[in-house]
Amino acid sequence: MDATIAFIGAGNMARSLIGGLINSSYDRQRLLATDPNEDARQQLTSTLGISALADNHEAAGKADVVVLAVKPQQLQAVCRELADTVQQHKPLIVSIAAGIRSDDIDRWLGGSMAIVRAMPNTPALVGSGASGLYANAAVTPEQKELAENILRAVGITVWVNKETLLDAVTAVSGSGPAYFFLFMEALSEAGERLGLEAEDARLLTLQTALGAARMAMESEEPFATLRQKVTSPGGTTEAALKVFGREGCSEIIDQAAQAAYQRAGELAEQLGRDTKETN
Ligand SMILES: NC(=O)C1=CN([C@@H]2O[C@H](COP(=O)(O)OP(=O)(O)OC[C@H]3O[C@@H](n4cnc5c(N)ncnc54)[C@H](OP(=O)(O)O)[C@@H]3O)[C@@H](O)[C@H]2O)C=CC1
Ligand SMILES: O=C(O)[C@@H]1CCC=N1
Repeated sequence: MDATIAFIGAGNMARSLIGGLINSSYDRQRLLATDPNEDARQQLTSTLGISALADNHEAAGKADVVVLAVKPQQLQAVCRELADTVQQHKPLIVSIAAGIRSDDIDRWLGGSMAIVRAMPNTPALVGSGASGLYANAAVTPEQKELAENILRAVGITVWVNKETLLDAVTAVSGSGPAYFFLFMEALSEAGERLGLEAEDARLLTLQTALGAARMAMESEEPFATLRQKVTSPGGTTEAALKVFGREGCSEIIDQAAQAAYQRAGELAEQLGRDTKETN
């Protein structure tokens, strides 16, 4: 039987996970979500057909797995609010918040909690998610399997054995969909400027992104070899790639990933401290 999962916070990422779980035939009756906003709750019930509650305690109290899916800035307050409830029945805690360390979450929840930190991404909605996972010392092998099964229902999973590596996962795959959307946006607009109809430019861009990803996935060749196979000497791709090279495209991507990685560390540093208000 599926575990009962309570999502605390039903924003973009939680809805992607919930939608992906439902698409993978997860029992909807075992999915709960909370959100302070009444419209958001109504939408969850009408579009996803799951129970949406205003009360975090009520949802967490019924759950085998509590997924903390609020923004990092809201996490401390939410954990402190839930501490009494989770200390009573000790559900598995899964935090998807960027940056915030498991030790801080554990302290805010009152201590000795089994915590898996997961870094999913929004393509979970269509079953093509990519998640990094890290378990603290209190997580049992059964709980590890449970967390993995939940995230694997919506895509691929990778365990990391050092917590800071989740910041690298965040920089690559957590934030990564936005980088690819940006690239698709720019390529599609470039196609329009070259005279294509908007809809044609969008379709050609989308299918090219999908085709490149599928081809790379099904191939054993490195990305660089696949790239070289498109690039005829003296041809059109070479002309385009020269511009990428001249403008430092690889360096820009490296700097962007570094910035995401550093930001995760800053969030951990800034928001991991206990605040007076919530003490
Ligand atoms: N978006 C993404 O691609 C990814 C996000 N994440 C992580 O997921 C988490 C959520 O991100 P995202 O979904 O983008 O953010 P959202 O702002 O879309 O979602 C957060 C939700 O939590 C609600 N909320 C606020 N306070 C509470 C509370 N006290 N109790 C219950 N719910 C509350 C918010 O409501 P309201 O808007 O009314 O305040 C909102 O609906 C973050 O920690 C982020 O780091 C991880 C991987 C990828
Ligand atoms: O932008 C963010 O902070 C979150 C974490 C990864 C993707 N979205």
